[in-house]
Amino acid sequence: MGNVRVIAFYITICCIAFIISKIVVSVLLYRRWKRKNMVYSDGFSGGKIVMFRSPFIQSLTSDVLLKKTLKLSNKDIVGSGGFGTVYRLMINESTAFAVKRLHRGTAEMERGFEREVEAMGDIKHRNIVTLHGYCTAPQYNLLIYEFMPNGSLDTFLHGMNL
Ligand SMILES: Nc1ncnc2c1ncn2[C@@H]1O[C@H](COP(=O)(O)OP(=O)(O)OP(=O)(O)O)[C@@H](O)[C@H]1O
Repeated sequence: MGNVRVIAFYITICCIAFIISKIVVSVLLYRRWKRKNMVYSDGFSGGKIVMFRSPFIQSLTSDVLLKKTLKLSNKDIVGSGGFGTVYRLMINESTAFAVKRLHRGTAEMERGFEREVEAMGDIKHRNIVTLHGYCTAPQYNLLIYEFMPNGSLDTFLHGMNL
């Protein structure tokens, strides 16, 4: 009988230790995620903007970014590709982003979109345009890139298609 009590005691301790370790890991992962991303809720369109933290992004306020993103119009268009339209988002005289507005897909595609952009946010390479963040709203998805002021490589190599 004594043995059974001891075993029950050890099993209980193990279970409690397991649960506590799970909670600690979850809290640490959540804190790491929060440190990496700045999430702005966009009450107006019912969506959210996630900006990956960097010294450059740090200086932006959520208000400025949200207001300017919502104000994008046809006059800001710089090009379009197979997946959507690209706009120039001017923050101030010296700062601009390229915002790609994507066509909406199914719920599974939306989840895939978020997973993929989180992964792309970790890629830093001088030959790959930096993804600074993304926005998901009921009517659209946006990808927020570093703005390349010298136009597309295709136009540079082959000229304008007239
Ligand atoms: N980061 C950027 N900075 C400045 N302009 C951009 C940027 N990204 C895209 N553009 C402009 O928008 C156009 C369309 O770009 P997009 O990435 O949507 O399509 P693509 O790469 O040309 O083709 P596809 O998406 O069909 O493969 C480009 O040709 C370019 O003129």
